[in-house]
Amino acid sequence: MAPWTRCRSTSWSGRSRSSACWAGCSPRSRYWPCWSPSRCGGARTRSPVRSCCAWAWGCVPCSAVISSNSARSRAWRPSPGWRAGSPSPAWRCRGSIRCAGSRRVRRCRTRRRSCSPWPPPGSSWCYWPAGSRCDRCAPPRPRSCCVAEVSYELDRIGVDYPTPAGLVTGLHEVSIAVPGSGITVFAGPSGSGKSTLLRVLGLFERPARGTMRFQGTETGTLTHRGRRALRRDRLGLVFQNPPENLLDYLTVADNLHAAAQSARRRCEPGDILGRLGLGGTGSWPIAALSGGQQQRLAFGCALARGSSVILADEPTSQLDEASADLVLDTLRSLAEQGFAVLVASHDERLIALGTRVAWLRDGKLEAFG
Ligand SMILES: Nc1ncnc2c1ncn2[C@@H]1O[C@H](COP(=O)(O)OP(=O)(O)OP(=O)(O)O)[C@@H](O)[C@H]1O
Repeated sequence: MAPWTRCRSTSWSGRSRSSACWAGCSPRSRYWPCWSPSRCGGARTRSPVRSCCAWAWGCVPCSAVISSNSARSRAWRPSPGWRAGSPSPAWRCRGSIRCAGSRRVRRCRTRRRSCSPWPPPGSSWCYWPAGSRCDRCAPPRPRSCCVAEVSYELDRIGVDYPTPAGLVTGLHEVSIAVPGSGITVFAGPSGSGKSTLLRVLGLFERPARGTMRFQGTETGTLTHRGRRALRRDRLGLVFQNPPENLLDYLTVADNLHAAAQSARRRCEPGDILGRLGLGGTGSWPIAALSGGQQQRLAFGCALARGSSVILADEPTSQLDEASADLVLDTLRSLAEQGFAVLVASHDERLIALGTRVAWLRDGKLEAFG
């Protein structure tokens, strides 16, 4: 077994490997599997993390890589004490190019386990050639390929809540087809089921009855993990309370980075902030933004995640009029950019802004148009 040596890389020293590896490393993970001090520094620092992830997921023992067609991997030498074929931390795989030819490595690549969300974008940390397999580093998908004509198709959706007094029906047989662009407002008095419907659309709530298709995918049969993946990759969520949407211990730009990373993407904060009218605030703490600006940034986070559908629950209800105006501008601009924005609200200005309005009452859809 190869000796574990503390990584001496300046960029990584002091960082625990567990923070670098989201695949979940062993307790030994505070130590890099550096098998040669000369390999542990500068540009090579990425390999231990890759090997850490690959090893943690048990992808390929070193022998497979060394016997692969890659000239570079063949040129590598194992550390003293390492035994060929052992799925030990002394893993040698250094990247997809070097591993080309090994089927087992390809399995690893497909699972994308090695694409650590750390460090932040901009530090060229992707192991995969951009655009081939790694979503995170691929250029943003053109809008045309991710905008569906119909984002949601609901057929007789019903939601029940168990309460001490018996079942309360939150939604009664709601059938609706929501287009894949523009602003759709769910309006109605308090208790009419707006938030319940939004939770169903956001894949948080499993309806008791009926079927729902989201961008062509039947959601009723999805596992919890499948629903989460769909939410992560395609949905942006903005809650009522501005601070709930943001991480207040990060700066504005870091919030955008974190949002992009959660969807395994990269983002250009300056670009997004410019589009939201928040240019120049990248280094500000969240507390320095007004409520309206925070809410705008929350929509920016949805943009950073590459979401094609944005769901917002009463985004203006906690804001004063001037701040609410900023949010309305943002919604208008998102709709113009081709996003499907679905909002639950009883704010009359927001209802007036909607491309279409679905009226709910007592959990029933009264009108849509
Ligand atoms: N967790 C829950 N447990 C029990 N009943 C619930 C729950 N959530 C919602 N309901 C009931 O479902 C119905 C619809 O509630 P919902 O919150 O969706 O309405 P809403 O239109 O969003 O109201 P508001 O504008 O006040 O937020 C209400 O009768 C409510 O009492």
